[in-house]
Amino acid sequence: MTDKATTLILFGATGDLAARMLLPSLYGLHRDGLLPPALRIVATARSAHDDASFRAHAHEALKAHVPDSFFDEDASAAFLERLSYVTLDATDGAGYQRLAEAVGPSGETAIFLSTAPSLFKPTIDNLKAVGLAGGHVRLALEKPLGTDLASSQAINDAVAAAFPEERTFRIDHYLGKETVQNLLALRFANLLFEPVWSSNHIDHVQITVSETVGLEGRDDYYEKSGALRDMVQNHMLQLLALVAMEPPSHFDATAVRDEKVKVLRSLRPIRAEETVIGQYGAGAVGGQPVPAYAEELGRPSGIETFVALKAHVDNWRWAGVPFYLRTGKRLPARRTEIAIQFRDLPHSMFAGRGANAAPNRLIIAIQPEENITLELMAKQPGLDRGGIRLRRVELDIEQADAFADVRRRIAYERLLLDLIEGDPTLFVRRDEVEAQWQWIDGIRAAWDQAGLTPRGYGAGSWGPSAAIALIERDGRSWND
Ligand SMILES: NC(=O)C1=CN([C@@H]2O[C@H](COP(=O)(O)OP(=O)(O)OC[C@H]3O[C@@H](n4cnc5c(N)ncnc54)[C@H](OP(=O)(O)O)[C@@H]3O)[C@@H](O)[C@H]2O)C=CC1
Ligand SMILES: O=C1O[C@H](COP(=O)(O)O)[C@@H](O)[C@H](O)[C@H]1O
Repeated sequence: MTDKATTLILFGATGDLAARMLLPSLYGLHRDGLLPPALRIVATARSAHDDASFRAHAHEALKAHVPDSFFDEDASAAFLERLSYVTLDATDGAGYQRLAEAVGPSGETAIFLSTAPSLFKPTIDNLKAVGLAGGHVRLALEKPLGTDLASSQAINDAVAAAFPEERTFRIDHYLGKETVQNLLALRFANLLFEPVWSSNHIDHVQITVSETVGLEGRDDYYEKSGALRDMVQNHMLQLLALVAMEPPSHFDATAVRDEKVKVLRSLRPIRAEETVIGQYGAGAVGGQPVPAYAEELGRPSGIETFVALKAHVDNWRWAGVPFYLRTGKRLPARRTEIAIQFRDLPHSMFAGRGANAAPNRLIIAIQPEENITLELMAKQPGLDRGGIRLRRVELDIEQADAFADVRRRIAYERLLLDLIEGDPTLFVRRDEVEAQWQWIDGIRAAWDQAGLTPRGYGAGSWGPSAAIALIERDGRSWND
């Protein structure tokens, strides 16, 4: 851990991410007294603003995106006092001297690049030229960090030329989500789970990230990305790594990331037939008719908006345990969850007495609800002559009830605070991101070789029927 930052420079400060997530998160941290009192935020983009007009813009963003119950004009006014603005084209060295002057003789500085990755290299070169790199500066980068291993390495090389790895903070906003961190607590703050956390007791794992939204106007980005690169390469592989990793010796950046990268490097190269891809057609989501992807885009497309796959972690702990991953847009519900399915009982003493015991299941719901549920078998109350009746009961760790007084935070609050305080534990290290890309590149190469193209699915369905067949031919089913 390094010293707390005294200045945060926010590139892309006029963009969508800044308005919806970053400024509201910084406001939330300010309101809760978590920002260093002296922290100044220097915002920058090409749009012409002075400090006053940018503060007015930020004020509008807060009013639009901070929940009413948490928005407070006094706190907002005090927060806006921290902001200043420098107009600058990231590709043009001319503006950077003004940026350096606005920052002044700073102590620790944190820089957040909320801009397109094509701007990363020129930005970094220009920052370096005016002394805004080096030992007192740390750099956070938004996704996408490349579109394949080679482009990711090029970004990482450009970053490494000015910022050492321990000062590079690659964002995966899923790592800022409360229940994702709670997964670490569940696994490593309890004795109960570790002895059964392996192929000896676990039959399979499912990770689902289903979205109801469609293209959302991100045409250029999504057409170059698709579901595999947009969601599996980063968020879903991080979730998989947290489920599958060995217990780290400490909750610190090196120990946690060392364990995650071992999992990512143990992923077995996948065959095309272990994957299903789809693209949504017209349909209805939440009772509302929605157009097909190609119609939203305005032209035909070969990109996948859905992917389901069966992955394997080739190590001793997980031998023979499939990890089924599925994500897609325009599915029936917004739901992110991890389901750990335990094995059948080796022998049920109740079987001959008319009762069936279903295998235990642990459901880690990340959103929209945040809770962890352990499904157990219990006796159904009553006098069952000559037998016993069993029923499935749920042991709930209801985050919402147990911590009703704790505000649910935007994932970026955790990440921005860690950036400002210099703790990289919840950020993605270079070797992780490159291991992720290497595996994803292998899948795309397998698709190309097999000539795989997306199957159609109706918006509002759970994807192509082949995705159901993918798991059902193994005698299992998706947890819908
Ligand atoms: N929005 C989201 O929910 C998410 C976004 N991301 C990623 O975060 C990054 C930012 O996304 P988002 O905010 O949506 O994008 P926007 O297009 O809304 O904003 C881009 C920002 O970059 C600025 N910018 C563009 N070109 C230049 C330039 N040459 N010099 C200086 N500033 C420039 C823009 O301001 P101006 O035009 O005034 O220069 C604007 O502030 C992207 O890489 C995106 O993929 C990742 C996850 C989610
Ligand atoms: O990174 C991305 O994530 C969002 C989903 O994030 P969530 O926090 O709402 O689950 C996804 O919609 C987007 O396509 C992707 O780029």
